[in-house]
Amino acid sequence: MNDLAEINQLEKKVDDFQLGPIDLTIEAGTITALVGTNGSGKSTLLKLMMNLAKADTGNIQVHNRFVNGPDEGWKTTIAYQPQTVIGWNAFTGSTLRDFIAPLYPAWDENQFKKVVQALQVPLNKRFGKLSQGMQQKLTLALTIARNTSILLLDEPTAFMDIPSKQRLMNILTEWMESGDRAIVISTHQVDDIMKLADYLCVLQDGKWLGTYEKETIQHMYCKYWMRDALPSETLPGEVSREAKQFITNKPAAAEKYLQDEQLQWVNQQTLDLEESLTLLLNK
Ligand SMILES: Nc1ncnc2c1ncn2[C@@H]1O[C@H](COP(=O)(O)OP(=O)(O)OP(=O)(O)O)[C@@H](O)[C@H]1O
Repeated sequence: MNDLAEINQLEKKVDDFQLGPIDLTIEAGTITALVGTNGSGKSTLLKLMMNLAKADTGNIQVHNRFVNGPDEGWKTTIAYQPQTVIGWNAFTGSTLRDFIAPLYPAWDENQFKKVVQALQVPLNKRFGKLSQGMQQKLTLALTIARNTSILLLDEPTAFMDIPSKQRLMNILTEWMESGDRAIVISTHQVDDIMKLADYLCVLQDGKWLGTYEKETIQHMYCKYWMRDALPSETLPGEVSREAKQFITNKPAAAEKYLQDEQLQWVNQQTLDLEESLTLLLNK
């Protein structure tokens, strides 16, 4: 069994916000990016996975245990980095390490030191005195070193400088090398997705649009520049048009249509990931 976590028909209402229903399987050896507009429910989904919020319907299993069930053994198999941590400001990195390490039986001190060194985190400063980016780096070091099989990261690179982002990518790629771990990462950074993600779980205003292989989204839309004027009727798979250009999600069918109608195009290009995600989320 390669499934580390399983989400079934999960729904959660917060005031007038409705998340789901969502189905998601987290397989060993995969990185899943949660992507979506602001307020689309990415952080809420991660909190639900950690049982920090209660689902209204559906369920979540981590290592075959329901996260809201009596057996809490799953908690040592999953590490979560929230967007913000509360209550750490008065403590230095060293003290936080001394609090957290004993809670995780598999704590990897070498890994902790490696992340601290790679991201140049000062352990002797109080958390509250660190910059936002530095706080993020320390939190990451304290999360990754828990040596769990699942990592949940909520926008880990949001405040990080460019070289540190690159170092973090390398750390996470190395962390995945054993093949029996998985990462779920919420991010707005296309670079993170390009470098890390195998799957994209796409959310829009709480609605789950689907979970796609990255390559599928990279090949989802194709743009055509026409020599001739576009016909007035909608082209196969047409998602937008402007003057003599159009974008389709059914390029083969659109090309056949154009050929049948003897309409010529002068150029054609697959949209890049950022453009495709923009279209998908604007639908
Ligand atoms: N504690 C809370 N109380 C009330 N509403 C909340 C709470 N937490 C989240 N929400 C609402 O739930 C919705 C989803 O928020 P969430 O933080 O999960 O989105 P997100 O996709 O992570 O957003 P962002 O990309 O901006 O971080 C929003 O409408 C938000 O206002």
